[in-house]
Amino acid sequence: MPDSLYDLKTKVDHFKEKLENVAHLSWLGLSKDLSIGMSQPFWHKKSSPRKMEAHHRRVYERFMKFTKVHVSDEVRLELRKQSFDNWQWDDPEMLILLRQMYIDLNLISKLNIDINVLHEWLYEVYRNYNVVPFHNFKHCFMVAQMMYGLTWLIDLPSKLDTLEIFTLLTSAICHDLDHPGYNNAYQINAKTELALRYNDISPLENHHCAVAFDILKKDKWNITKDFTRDQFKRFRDGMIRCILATDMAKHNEILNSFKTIIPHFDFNDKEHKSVLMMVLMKVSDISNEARPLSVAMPWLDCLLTEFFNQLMMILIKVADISNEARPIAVAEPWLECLLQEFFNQSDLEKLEGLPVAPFMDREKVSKSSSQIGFIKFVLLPLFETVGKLFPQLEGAIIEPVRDALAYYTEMQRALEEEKAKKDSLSESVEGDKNGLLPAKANNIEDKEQAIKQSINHLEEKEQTNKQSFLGNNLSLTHNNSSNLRHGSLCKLTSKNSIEIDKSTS
Ligand SMILES: Nc1nc2c(ncn2[C@@H]2O[C@@H]3COP(=O)(O)O[C@H]3[C@H]2O)c(=O)[nH]1
Ligand SMILES: [Zn+2]
Repeated sequence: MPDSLYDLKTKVDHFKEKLENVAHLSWLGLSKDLSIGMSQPFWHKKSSPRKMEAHHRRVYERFMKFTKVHVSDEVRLELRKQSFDNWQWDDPEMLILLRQMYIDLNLISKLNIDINVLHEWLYEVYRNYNVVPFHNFKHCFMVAQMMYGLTWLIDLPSKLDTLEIFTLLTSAICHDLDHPGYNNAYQINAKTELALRYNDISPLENHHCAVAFDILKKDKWNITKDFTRDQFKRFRDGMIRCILATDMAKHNEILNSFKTIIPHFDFNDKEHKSVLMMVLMKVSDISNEARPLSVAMPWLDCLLTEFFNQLMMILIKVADISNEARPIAVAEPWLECLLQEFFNQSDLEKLEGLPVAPFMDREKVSKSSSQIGFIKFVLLPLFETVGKLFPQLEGAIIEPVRDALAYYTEMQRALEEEKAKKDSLSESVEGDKNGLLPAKANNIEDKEQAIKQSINHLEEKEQTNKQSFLGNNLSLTHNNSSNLRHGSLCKLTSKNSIEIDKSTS
């Protein structure tokens, strides 16, 4: 290649790389292109908002490099906590942490998974998450991390078999694959190809699950390739059930059904011998092969299977919407991402003349109003129900959510107070307009002058109010957060502590 051509090519590559590096700015709303993915289906390769290949390659290379280093005990322990801070880790590091979850739960050894296939599969999953504000790879990581933390907290390995634990973790990782950043309501109202394909029935969740199994079709990504036919069937049924359960349209149905089944399964009641016996019989079935129980007592096996199926669905739901159980420094950026995605959708719906949900409308929603309703009516009822079965959840995720509710209630009160002040100031100006100016302002110039003074006064007041509200917010975030929100954020001593222990590298 001639030198001049080579120079030109290098410049173009350099420019391309620069462009890729600022792609994330669209997350912050700094650049907005509503046409992205709209003229063609979003899953079409060319119009997909996925990160570009060069960036992917760099992630792949770093991920592969990290697979040769040892994840320190400090990080492995941190990874089990509900306070885990994803914002400290980049994508290749998160891939390594996902890999570590499979290792530490003994899934690799017990299910005979080829570790190299696991690497390739994880990377392919990563590539199939889109660059959208909320439903992206980091969200997939956080849901998987919460599921992993819960697995240790409620000691799932003593209740579920290995294949079920594998199914739960894998479902969490795959549950939002190829999410376009526009929800089911949009898909249905806009009559997208997804809504048409799935007849308006959970179009997104059906799609996430279909993409997951599409990835598993290829040998090099098939982490289930050594499963028996029965194992694969149980895994597939479980994945479909778990991923479809994340459709919030099914929330009440799933929660109510779970509530009716709970009284029969009390893990805390030591006298509840029948359940303990059933659980013991079930987990003795480590090999995931034919169950002795199903031969001895088929009806009991059915009952138990139904219960554990429902438990798995509830657990993935808990993990999916658990951001508010995290420390504020972790949770608040997630809320901003979610609202950004909501606003992107409602902006587009307004543009296309489609119905707009009030909770997504930037004119109608605030951080506090959004969270108060969500926590009161969705999060707490779900968490408290599961808490009845597993009291360990109280301190770990229920209490933090109650703190979050107090935090947002306080934020809402401050907002309303400011609004009331503003309204009363506006009223005084309105009064003037209605001829209630001081008696001396009886000619036109005097009246104009008085109105101008009132407006100046109002503007000054508004400025002070704005500052005090910002101050309020800041103090809520920085000072009161430790009172209102649970436990301080556990920062790792070294961000890259993946590399802390390189003894085996
Ligand atoms: N308001 C609010 N909604 C949430 C929060 N976390 C999850 N959700 C909603 O719960 C939904 C769960 O399913 P989706 O991922 O489709 O979309 C999610 C959001 O719409 C939260 O912290 N606040
Ligand atoms: Zn999700």
